Amino acid sequence: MADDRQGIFAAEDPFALLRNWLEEAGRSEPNDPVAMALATVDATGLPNVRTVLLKGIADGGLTFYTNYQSRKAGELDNSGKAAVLFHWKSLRRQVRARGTVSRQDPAASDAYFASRDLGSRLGAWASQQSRPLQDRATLEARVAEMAARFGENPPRPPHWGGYVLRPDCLEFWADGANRLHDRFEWVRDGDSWRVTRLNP
Ligand SMILES: Cc1cc2nc3c(=O)[nH]c(=O)nc-3n(C[C@H](O)[C@H](O)[C@H](O)COP(=O)(O)O)c2cc1C
Ligand SMILES: Cc1ncc(COP(=O)(O)O)c(CN)c1O
Repeated sequence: MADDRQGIFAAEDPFALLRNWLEEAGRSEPNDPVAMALATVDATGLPNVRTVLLKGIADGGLTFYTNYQSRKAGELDNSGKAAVLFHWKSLRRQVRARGTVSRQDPAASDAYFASRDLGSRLGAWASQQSRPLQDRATLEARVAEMAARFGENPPRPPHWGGYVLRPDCLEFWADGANRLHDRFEWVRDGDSWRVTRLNP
């Protein structure tokens, strides 16, 4: 098969390629170039999707942070599987990745939590993400309570931390004329990757 994977699709591995595309998106997207739709399934197999921010790419994994008691956390912990999707409208490109997911090593979550601004650290303590909330004032009172309790140095809450998605399949898509888009799928094959061009 002729290898016609060139230009914006050229890379040694899919994570290098994703980094290149994220860098370009960082220059052209008005907001949140690292935002990705995170898809999970519930216990009945019904899908769910919401946006999270990609915070790291390392050792074959994509890292994001959330509340471990949220709806998504229940679905992630239960199934151990997830998919993510980036769509950069400014670039007319899309990347998707799917694979297994697990909680991040606690020390790494501690380090990331410590890098967040104080308001966001207190917010992580205050928010019972995905559970019903009486009103905005109740949330603000909880933030004030946490500020009084922890002052300037809140530790990472036990209910908050990272997940690492380890994709075994990623697809890179770029817009083409007449809907004849370019698509390349990377599938993990032991220690390497098999790349296949797909029809648009
Ligand atoms: C641009 C954007 C980025 C977001 N990033 C995060 C994130 O990194 N972590 C997070 O927990 N929620 C994030 N959210 C909120 C989630 O989309 C979602 O509302 C929340 O996590 C609750 O989801 P769940 O009930 O499925 O657990 C973000 C929302 C938007 C629109
Ligand atoms: C609820 C929530 N938690 C975590 C994050 C992750 O980003 P950050 O650490 O930059 O706040 C976001 C980003 N929008 C968020 O909305």
